[in-house]
Amino acid sequence: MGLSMSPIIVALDYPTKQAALHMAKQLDPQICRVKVGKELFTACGPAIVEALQKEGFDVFLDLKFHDIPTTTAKAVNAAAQLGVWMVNIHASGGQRMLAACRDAIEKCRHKPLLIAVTVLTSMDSSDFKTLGHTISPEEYALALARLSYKCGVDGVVCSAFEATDIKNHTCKDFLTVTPGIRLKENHSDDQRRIMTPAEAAKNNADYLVIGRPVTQAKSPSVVIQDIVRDLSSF
Ligand SMILES: O=c1ccn([C@@H]2O[C@H](COP(=O)(O)O)[C@@H](O)[C@H]2O)c(=O)[nH]1
Repeated sequence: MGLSMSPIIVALDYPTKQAALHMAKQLDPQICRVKVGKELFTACGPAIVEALQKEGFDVFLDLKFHDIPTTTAKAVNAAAQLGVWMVNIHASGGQRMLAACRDAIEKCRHKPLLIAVTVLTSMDSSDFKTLGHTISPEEYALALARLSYKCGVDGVVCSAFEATDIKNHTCKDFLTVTPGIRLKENHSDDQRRIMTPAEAAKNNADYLVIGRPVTQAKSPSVVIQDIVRDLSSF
């Protein structure tokens, strides 16, 4: 079990256990949590989760499960057995899939937070047009968030732009987990719906997922401290 009450989740997007642990050792589990995504988990398996937990970190297992209800619920159950703090699924898997995952977690002894991904923060309205959608990413994110809330999951991954609207249409305790965080001086990279940490906090984001702005910084711990200072005014 980690020690952090912090809203900061650092995305450890690395190809090896060695690289991920090298970064983790520069971070403080009292100040941030960590996220294990598809690259790191595929390369290292459950051992990386265990190693990060041993270092004192709460782990968000960001594998964005998306499959038929039975398969997804079993994957969520397997994630819960790893003792992770948070796990996620795609909300677009639909009502029965969301409910099956919620039921699976309810039966587990250790219950991670179950979070549903709405619309990836790398997508904007032009991406939506190419998919043939006639509504905006923000409208679709809200619709998926309302469905996720109805199905009893703990919160959603969304962009910080949508966080207030989602809380207004669900409830204030429905968690908003927001990637697409960039400092003023950063490139947006492949992200499209971005906000600074302070803007995101102001817009009711509960957790800020931050990868490259921290992991590619000269001094990751200094960047985290600056972000914590910015956030402390809220
Ligand atoms: O909508 C989403 C869902 C997940 N992510 C993940 O968050 C991090 C963001 O990393 P940055 O380097 O800060 O861009 C990354 O692991 C994504 O897989 C997301 O960006 N958007």
